Amino acid sequence: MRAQPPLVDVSALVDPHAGMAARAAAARDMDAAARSWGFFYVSGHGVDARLVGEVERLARAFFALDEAEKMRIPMAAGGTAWRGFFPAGGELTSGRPDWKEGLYLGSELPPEHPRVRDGVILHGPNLWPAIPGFRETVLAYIDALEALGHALMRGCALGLGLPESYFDEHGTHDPLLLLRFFNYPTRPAPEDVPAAWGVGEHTDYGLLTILWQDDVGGLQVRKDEDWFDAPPIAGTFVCNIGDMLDRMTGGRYRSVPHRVAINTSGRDRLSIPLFFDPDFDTVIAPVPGAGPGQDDSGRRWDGANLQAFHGTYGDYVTAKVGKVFPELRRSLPKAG
Ligand SMILES: O=C(O)CCC(=O)C(=O)O
Ligand SMILES: [Fe+2]
Repeated sequence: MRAQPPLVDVSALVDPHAGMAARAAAARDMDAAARSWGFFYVSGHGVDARLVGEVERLARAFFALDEAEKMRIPMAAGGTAWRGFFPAGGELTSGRPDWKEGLYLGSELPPEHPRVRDGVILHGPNLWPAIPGFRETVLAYIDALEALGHALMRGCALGLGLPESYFDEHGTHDPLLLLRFFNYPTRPAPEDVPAAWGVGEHTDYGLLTILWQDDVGGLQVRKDEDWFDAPPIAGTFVCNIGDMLDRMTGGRYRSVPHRVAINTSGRDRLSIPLFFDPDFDTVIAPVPGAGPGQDDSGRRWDGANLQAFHGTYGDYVTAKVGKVFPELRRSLPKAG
């Protein structure tokens, strides 16, 4: 069998009554995976299977709506909050259209929230489809995954030899949470959409991505110079390190390129990533003992030297966002 990212049982990190030895053992497994693959599956995550099942059902119900119905909540209506639906071919990763459709969601912030009032990107209310129970279930899921994200960050801290609460005190106390529903159609792209991938090669921007995927498969992960499948494993999430955790650890934890193949399975593929990212105003700084970090521009998809980045998470993500959605860029406040 070809290699694939390792499976880590994180139950000791999730369970507040687990002993220190068990927590340290789980943290060690995560640490090894984060250094070598930058990707791992998590089991023992404590997220209620019924809640996950409900979210899957609602996501499928949404994508099954007519295109016109889905387009009642287009991303253009979400503005700088970056919420709403985009049709297949509407998102560009690595400069080419992806053959997927998506619904962008996130923490629900009211219009009077100071950051929403100030038009800070990625902050705002969601655009909800008219499907009964959708809002309550999605918000409950975001809460559950936030709790898991905090548990995994405690594991990262332990694995790095830091106090368990390190990240809570350095950027994740009030994390930026974005949730996406993706549907990778099995119908081929029309000739005028030059899609080569479900999602083109990229890395994720933030700290951790916690991905639920159905049983179709198609996610691929780069390790060294090779590509490996990250096939579905029922009852698990796929977790990967984002650019900010790579930067904060001086490259010890790897934000590795990944992509999704065009879906030719005969069934649509559903995936649901939750991005657990630092608070917007967090100045991204190396953790104690991280060392300077090596220039990594040669191995990165975007040719950038991540280890040279100085600024807040907001600075980082603002520069990235406009590249993926050219339309949104026009509505972005000018950076810098
Ligand atoms: O759909 C997937 O399996 C991966 C999606 C992904 O990489 C992303 O949204 O950043
Ligand atoms: Fe990704």
